[in-house]
Amino acid sequence: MISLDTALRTLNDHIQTLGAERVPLSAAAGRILAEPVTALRTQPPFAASAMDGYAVRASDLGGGDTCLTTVGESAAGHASSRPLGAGEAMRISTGAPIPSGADQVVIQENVSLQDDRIQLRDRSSPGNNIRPAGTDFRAGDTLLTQGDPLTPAALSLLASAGLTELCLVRRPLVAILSTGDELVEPGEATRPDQIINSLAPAVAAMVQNWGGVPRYIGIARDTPEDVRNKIADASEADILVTIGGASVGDHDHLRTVFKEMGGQTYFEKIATKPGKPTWFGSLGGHWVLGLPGNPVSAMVMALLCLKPALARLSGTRHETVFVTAELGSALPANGPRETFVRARFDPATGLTSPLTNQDSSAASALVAANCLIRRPADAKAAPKGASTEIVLLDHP
Ligand SMILES: Nc1nc2c(c(=O)[nH]1)N[C@H]1C(S)=C(S)[C@@H](COP(=O)(O)OP(=O)(O)OC[C@H]3O[C@@H](n4cnc5c(N)ncnc54)[C@H](O)[C@@H]3O)O[C@H]1N2
Ligand code: MOO
Repeated sequence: MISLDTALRTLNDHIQTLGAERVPLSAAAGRILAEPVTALRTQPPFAASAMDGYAVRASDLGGGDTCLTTVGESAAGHASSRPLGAGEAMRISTGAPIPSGADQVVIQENVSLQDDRIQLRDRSSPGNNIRPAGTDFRAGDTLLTQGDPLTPAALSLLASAGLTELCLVRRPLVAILSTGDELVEPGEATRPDQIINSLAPAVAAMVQNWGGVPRYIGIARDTPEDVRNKIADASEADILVTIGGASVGDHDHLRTVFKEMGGQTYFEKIATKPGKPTWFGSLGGHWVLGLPGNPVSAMVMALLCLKPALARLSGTRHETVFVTAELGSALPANGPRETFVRARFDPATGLTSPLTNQDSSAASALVAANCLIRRPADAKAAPKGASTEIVLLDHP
């Protein structure tokens, strides 16, 4: 068995970033850039007013009352071509181009209007309330680089820089394969000895949230033939995620068939609780991540291993973030596996309390949890109030 750290390093070492594709900016939200992006425009493209008021010449303002003649208007989208002469002021709106000759904007609250003249009391302050051209960025500036995610703010930046199409890393196509004779698809009739395939929708949702394209293959029944056929159905995928059949049961054909088909295994057990039977390999040019069948084990290991694997395929990195919290109740000494305890963190008190049900099949406890406490392998018993590491669960 290897540690989670070693397993994550192995995933990182084997998985390579997928190729690139051109995508319209309008469809790029949440995706990852495959190459740096350079601004095609300067923003703002002209010196612009930051306020509604009057464009003036700073040299006309003496500090006391000043009287200026108003000449025309520069409105947003309607620049004035008239230069501003000495003793003149031009009406201007926020975002409108500063007329030539002007070098200050006086806000309208500080101005009183008298016919075609304005009276104002303002200090001479060249540049006041003016955004010089290129305050945000200039044409040719590198705005974002390879591996950067396209957040809403990043999309706004690139749209203002004149980009309409981007070179993005292809979204990973993730095949999802459930295994086991006991499974029935949601909505289908169940015999008394059957349960519902509840993990396939969970893994598909995670893949979707983490930037992949889920493709559900179905349930491989407990025969070598069906397992072989279903694995073959996933050959187009970048990564195949299998659910169940990871352990040592008599009816678990998955690992044997995978090896017979030429699959290569890079690790086959991780020293974590839950999630010990998690395995990873490759077959015919795509990667295979095997999650255990127990629902909590599968979902916790998807968070800890599949999320970073998808980030790596997408050309970025995901590191699970641990924060320090205080234990709301004592924890016993830990065994030899690094353990992720389902728990509730209370932001009001800063206390994190383990939930009672720690069974790795109990999905209800994972839904009730808002964090996992990380207990290192062989950790000593920890009293209430001891500091501990937690990972917050971002249930969407
Ligand atoms: N003798 C041993 N037995 C077990 C060991 C071991 O080391 N020695 N490991 C245990 C651990 S830890 C886990 S976790 C489980 C995982 O086993 P598998 O990955 O082989 O999963 P299955 O046996 O196929 O199923 C386990 C459990 O999960 C249910 N299941 C499976 N698929 C789904 C699904 N898609 N949706 C919902 N539930 C699912 C399945 O019915 C079983 O109840 O093995 C221990 N055993
Ligand atoms: O490690 Mo298994 O994933 O506890 O039930």
